[in-house]
Amino acid sequence: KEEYFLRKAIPYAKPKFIVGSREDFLLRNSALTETVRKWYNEFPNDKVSGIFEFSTPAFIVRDPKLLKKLTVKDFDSFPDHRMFLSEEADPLFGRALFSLQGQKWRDMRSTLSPAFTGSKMRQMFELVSSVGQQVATTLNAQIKNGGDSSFEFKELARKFTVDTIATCAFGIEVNSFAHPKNDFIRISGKISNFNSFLTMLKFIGYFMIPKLMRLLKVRIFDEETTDFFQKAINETMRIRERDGIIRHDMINLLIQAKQGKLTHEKEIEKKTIDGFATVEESQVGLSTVTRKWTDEDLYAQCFIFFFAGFDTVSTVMSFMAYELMVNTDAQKKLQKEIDEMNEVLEGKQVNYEQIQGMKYMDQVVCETLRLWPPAPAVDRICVKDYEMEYDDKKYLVEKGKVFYIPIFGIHHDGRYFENPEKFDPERFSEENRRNIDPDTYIPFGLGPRNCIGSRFALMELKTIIYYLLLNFDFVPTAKSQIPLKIAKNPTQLQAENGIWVGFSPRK
Ligand code: HEM
Repeated sequence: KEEYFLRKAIPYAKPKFIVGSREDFLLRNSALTETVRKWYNEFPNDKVSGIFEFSTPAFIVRDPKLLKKLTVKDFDSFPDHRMFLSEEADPLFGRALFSLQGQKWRDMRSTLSPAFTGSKMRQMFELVSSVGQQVATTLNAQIKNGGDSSFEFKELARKFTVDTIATCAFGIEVNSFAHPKNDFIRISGKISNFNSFLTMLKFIGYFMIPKLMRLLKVRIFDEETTDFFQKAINETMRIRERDGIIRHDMINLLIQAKQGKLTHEKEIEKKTIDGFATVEESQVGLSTVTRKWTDEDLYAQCFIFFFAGFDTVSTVMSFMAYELMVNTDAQKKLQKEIDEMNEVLEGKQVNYEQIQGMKYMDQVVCETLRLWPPAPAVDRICVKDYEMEYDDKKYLVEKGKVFYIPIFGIHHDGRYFENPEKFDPERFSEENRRNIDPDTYIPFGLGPRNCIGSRFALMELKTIIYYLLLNFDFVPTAKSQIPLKIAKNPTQLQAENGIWVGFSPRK
């Protein structure tokens, strides 16, 4: 099998017996971030290198300019993610935007993209901000009544990201703090646990024998999960349509999409308003669609908003809390900005523009996403034979081959970010951000297949942190692991002992 890269004269990581370059999957001996770092650093002078996923060769593209060419200019050759699960094998995951391929993906992306513009975020802001206020009020009361003031932040963040996505994507107000055993929390625990042995085996199966796995319809998520989403959405849509209820949330947007009424407004979204890390929608997402969607197609999108939305955001939020807890200067500076905003408000609630206008907040969020991108690598699959060309090299990438975008490796490359392991929000100050090459800062991916939810994610991150830091100082506790160690989890970015943060009420 090594012949594959030898013939193309591409350097590659020597494959190990059976597992190739993915022993982390079987032995769980490396964090995903460290695996990506290793792939990225192994051949520092080459733009492209090779790995083996079990016996299948895959490319690691290290060069930001080449990545841009492949994902933007030559998008037609690499439009899709590798499809693990087909629609038949897993109706929720298989039909969701992330998994869709070809024309169906294009149509779904254009259908959904009007739901994620800055103006839609503005409408949805109140839903997010009321979760933020509710969290701060509940925690304040709990701590004042002598309750625990030390929290595992990821677990805490899961509660409010689930609450946010439940209200925004499903139209259901959950309040996981008052009702910690609710169905959304239970299901979120189930679907975020990719690290169980059985799930890992299923993944390995989809790597090694994808056709057989699809034929056997091996599901990653069980039927209870599928039924749960269908029921939740069905019920909400039924009540909405019956009673003519209009609420500014994603269900409402999906009902409009189903009726073909959701279209792009003639508004030009300004990236700067919604945060430096925001990714722009391409022409693919901006085109008009006439395809009619089934209810099942729409359930799957709500599911992916839930799935893509709560774990990524709660991971970033917990790493951000850690960084602020140990970098007290940054925490104080951010609190100063928050306090100043609070004073200007004179008791009124903060709004979307005001949150987005907070400069240091944006710097802190950007730097957390650089240092701790919750998606350390993403893939693209080649859909038609492609001639790869760079420097003086030319070779064929055959249809079906996969390449990786090593986001974590690029973000930690000292050529692009000086002293890359340091948490330093000043990199993103108005003056310094001009020196950042945008092709090297890609927490939300790149090209037409980038993250559709970047605005939503940034709004949520900032709003919740606003309310938390307005009310509390983040302080280390006996359980806090400092410095932080990353768990040897081959699928997700996760802290080894969790992220324990003490909440000290502010005067
Ligand atoms: C900080 C939080 C988040 C990060 C860092 C993140 C990152 C990413 C990345 C890297 C991708 C793949 C992009 C590529 O392949 O180029 C992606 C795709 C996606 N994300 Fe996010 N994401 C976040 C939050 C969200 C939220 C809140 C939602 C929805 C509400 C969301 C929905 C999606 C969807 C649907 C896709 C698939 C898009 C497609 O295939 O067309 N994400 N995200």
